[in-house]
Amino acid sequence: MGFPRRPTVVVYNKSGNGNGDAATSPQKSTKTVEDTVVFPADDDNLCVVDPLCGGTLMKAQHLGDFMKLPKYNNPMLDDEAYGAVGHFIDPDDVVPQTVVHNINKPLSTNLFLRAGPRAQVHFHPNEVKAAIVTCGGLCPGLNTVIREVVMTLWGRYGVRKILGVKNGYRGFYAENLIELNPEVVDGIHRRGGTMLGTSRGGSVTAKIVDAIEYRGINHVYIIGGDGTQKGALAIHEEARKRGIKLAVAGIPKTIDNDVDIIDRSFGFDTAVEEAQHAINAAHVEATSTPLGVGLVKVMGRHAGFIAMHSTLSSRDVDLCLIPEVPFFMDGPGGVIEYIESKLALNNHVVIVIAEGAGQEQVQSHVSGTDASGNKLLADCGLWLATDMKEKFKARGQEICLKYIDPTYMIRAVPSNAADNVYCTVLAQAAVHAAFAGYTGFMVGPVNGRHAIIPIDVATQTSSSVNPQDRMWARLMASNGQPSFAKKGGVQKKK
Ligand SMILES: Nc1ncnc2c1ncn2[C@@H]1O[C@H](COP(=O)(O)OP(=O)(O)O)[C@@H](O)[C@H]1O
Ligand SMILES: O=P(O)(O)OC[C@H]1O[C@](O)(COP(=O)(O)O)[C@@H](O)[C@@H]1O
Ligand SMILES: [Mg+2]
Repeated sequence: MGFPRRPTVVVYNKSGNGNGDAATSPQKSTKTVEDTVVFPADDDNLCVVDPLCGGTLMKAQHLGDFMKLPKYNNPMLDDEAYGAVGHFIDPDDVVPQTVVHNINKPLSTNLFLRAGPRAQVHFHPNEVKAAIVTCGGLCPGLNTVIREVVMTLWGRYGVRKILGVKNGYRGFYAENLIELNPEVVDGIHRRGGTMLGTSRGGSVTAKIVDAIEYRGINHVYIIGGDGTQKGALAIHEEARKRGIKLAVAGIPKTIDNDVDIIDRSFGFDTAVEEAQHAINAAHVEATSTPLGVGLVKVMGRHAGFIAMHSTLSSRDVDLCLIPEVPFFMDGPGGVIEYIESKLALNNHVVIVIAEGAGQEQVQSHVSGTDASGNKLLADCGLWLATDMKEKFKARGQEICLKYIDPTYMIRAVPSNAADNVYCTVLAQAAVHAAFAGYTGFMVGPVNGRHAIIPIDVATQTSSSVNPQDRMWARLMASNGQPSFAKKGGVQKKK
């Protein structure tokens, strides 16, 4: 069953009647989603609820929500790739957040606007001055996204003023911007890292928006993770307060894959593939010596996705330790006992640990945060290596442990084929949505279809491995590792 076209929508202000009961005072409108123009009483974000198809539409803000906008035909109407075949998106098409439903229960899910080019846009190409910035840690695919944003702005929409912000948020006000065009970005996708540079910290919203205003920038493409997207939201809110016509487009980036709502983040696939080299080496080392232990530490501050997927794809990993699943070392049912049993059986064992795992057990002098406010973590891999060696020695067993830390190697490489395709779709979707007048949004795949997601919705929570989810069960089924549930391991399902 398809969604009906052009539903009547009900627009309401989240603050509702002041009692938090938003749905009791809706302002009815018969306009389509993109035509809807509402001037809210306060600065609270808008949502659109109760479309005919059911569910709750989490509508990204539109510049038309708070200013009068001109309308233009999309320059791509004459484009061979789009116009000729009519690939424009019905502005009322939506993507549901959950696709698995029970036939005995009412259908209830969040809906996001479908990403893609609109026939009508609210920026004239000559008027657009775009800026692109990359923030936070590196991730495979950053250069591909930069290239595709430039190519789409330049080639499909005819924009000629495109600027690159150097070294993250602080580059808006502390560095000269660089001009970007197809020649400058030619071939950059073959290199790892970001041609613009990146940094942590420095997201002083007022200074950034001052610089944006001063330079006459009206599109910003902000490529970064959860922290970056919070910064993008702050920029959007400040621009809105100042009444600036500024489209703030977020493109989610994080090697840890911890951005909520989207299926996965770009570069993750490449990172998992890259981690295989380290795991293979650990396996070769471990199987080439008596009582061989191969230990690999991968990134994953609060989310163990890289460790989980690397383990699942490798099949040589006996034990995967992630931040979301507590474990204990000693006594019956503990890690040491499990490793001992594996060594007795196979004479070798391979372990993958995510950098945020077991932090509460690590004795360390590391404290404080990085420049972005992220908690600094102790090296759990080194701790585990030392702890295991000591404990086996005390039992009269000399294990031969090789510790491999490929941390930066898995994120400093160029993106693989699948990630390159993904980056292309993301970048194009961001440009289409900005031209269509959306702002304060992030683009990304939701159940395989690209959507426009309000940043405030996307940054409410971070994504992490759910040990009750079937993926973790699949891992345990695949390598047979225990749950370490005895001493307060995996929490009981509520
Ligand atoms: N809550 C926040 N509000 C505004 N800016 C933030 C916030 N958290 C992080 N930032 C900024 O976003 C940028 C990247 O954040 P960081 O956490 O390092 O990486 P990531 O975006 O990949 O999570 C930094 O410049 C940082 O100052
Ligand atoms: O040493 P750096 O550059 O701060 O990066 C290390 C951190 O970056 C991460 O890859 C996450 O980076 P982001 O928050 O930028 O996505 C973590 O896994 C890791 O702790
Ligand atoms: Mg982050």
